[in-house]
Amino acid sequence: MAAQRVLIVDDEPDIRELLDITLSRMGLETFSAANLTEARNMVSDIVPDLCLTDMRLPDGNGISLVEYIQQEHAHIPVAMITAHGSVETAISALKAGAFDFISKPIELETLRKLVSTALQLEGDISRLDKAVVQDLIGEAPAIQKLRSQITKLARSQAPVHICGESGSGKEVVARLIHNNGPRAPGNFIAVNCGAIPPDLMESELFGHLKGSFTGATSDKPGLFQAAAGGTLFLDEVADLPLVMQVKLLRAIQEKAVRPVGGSEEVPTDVRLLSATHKDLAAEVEAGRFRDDLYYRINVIDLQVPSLRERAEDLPMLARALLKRIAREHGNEQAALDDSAIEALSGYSFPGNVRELENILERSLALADSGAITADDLQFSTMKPRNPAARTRKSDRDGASTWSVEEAYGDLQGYLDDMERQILSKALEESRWNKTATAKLLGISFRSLRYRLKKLQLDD
Ligand SMILES: Nc1ncnc2c1ncn2[C@@H]1O[C@H](COP(=O)(O)OP(=O)(O)OP(=O)(O)O)[C@@H](O)[C@H]1O
Repeated sequence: MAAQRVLIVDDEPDIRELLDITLSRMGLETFSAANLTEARNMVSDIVPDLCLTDMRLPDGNGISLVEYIQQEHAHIPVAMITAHGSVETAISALKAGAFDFISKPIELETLRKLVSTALQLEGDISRLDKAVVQDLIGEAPAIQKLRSQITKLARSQAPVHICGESGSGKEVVARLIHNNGPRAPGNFIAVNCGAIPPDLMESELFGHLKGSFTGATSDKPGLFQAAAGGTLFLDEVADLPLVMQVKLLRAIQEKAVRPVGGSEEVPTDVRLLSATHKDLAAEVEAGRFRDDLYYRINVIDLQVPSLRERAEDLPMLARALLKRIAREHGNEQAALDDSAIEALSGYSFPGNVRELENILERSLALADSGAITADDLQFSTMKPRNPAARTRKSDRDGASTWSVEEAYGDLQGYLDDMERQILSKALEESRWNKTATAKLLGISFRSLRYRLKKLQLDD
């Protein structure tokens, strides 16, 4: 097999030589260019398998080369060589499409790792596309765009922030980025930041040493260590308390964590993905999320559309999900009839795809043999599509609409009563799983716990 080709772009002959020697020893064929113009010509002539470029070049900057390659030869991975500590340059390079960066002085071990990672990426892109199509069902333009972004971002090491409503598929997207990238052999560790009690959070994330607090009976590695070589997915990252945000920022900056009770930092090698259903920029604005951390985790942001925004996908999605659910129950025959598809199409799905899955699962259990009908969906007990109509209330004292007067004299009692009903229904729908209930309601686990306690609904 012909050796893979690497194009080195740097105006300093010493660096070119160092890279040349190191990469040749890895069995690679190297080419070098000393400026942008030469580099652009060589990219077209030799079509390398990888390009390493310096940031500052005599006739322009390396980012424009990244952009050029993105435009003309999007399959060629580019890594940027940056000055030591210049975070901003590294972030701009990642935003422009570089898959990774390496800072000067170049550590040869890091360089070798980066290069082998990049070259592993060379593969059958259509195979990746196929996986992404299977797991991320939908043909709406927003989903097609998301799919091509995932394929591209899978090979990058850039931190990606995924936003979208609860249940819309943010974790599916994160897994696809991991599974289709060079870290796929490593672990994908997902953590719901809203579900970890604040006093345990540091030890969960960074680990602890034996004896560091009551109950720490042995050393325990944290989630950062568990994700080493793989991906750490911080779900509901907006729920991280401010003190933890500072610690997370430090871990990202130093690429190292200090276990609770430890005196030394341990290096970590994780790719960070994060998600929230909140508007993170607004959280920064409101002072609830640190802007320096926001800047670090939001290098690339991905938007997952709500199911309402891609209503055209509903029939296809419903059929595919039903097939998946039915297969898990050993049923190969399940189907939805036209009345069911019509009823589903008229519903707003505040809980998005997860809610659709729940409805299908329940209907499958209720349906007699034969196709699932609109009746089996039991929409009469659920919220209607029209958002204005959502304020209607059907089961308090038999009243079928909101009655402002009922709240007179005891607004709080009235609101508590409503909240109690909402929580009870959500708990029931989530089979009393509190994490799932919090997700369904779009609130953090902590907030749910607080509300259950306040309304004396906790057990
Ligand atoms: N496009 C899709 N195709 C197939 N299944 C999907 C799709 N989007 C979501 N799902 C399914 O819907 C469920 C919810 O998805 P996921 O957990 O990724 O949502 P989320 O946005 O991370 O939710 P949350 O905000 O509550 O954490 C999962 O079972 C997932 O498999």
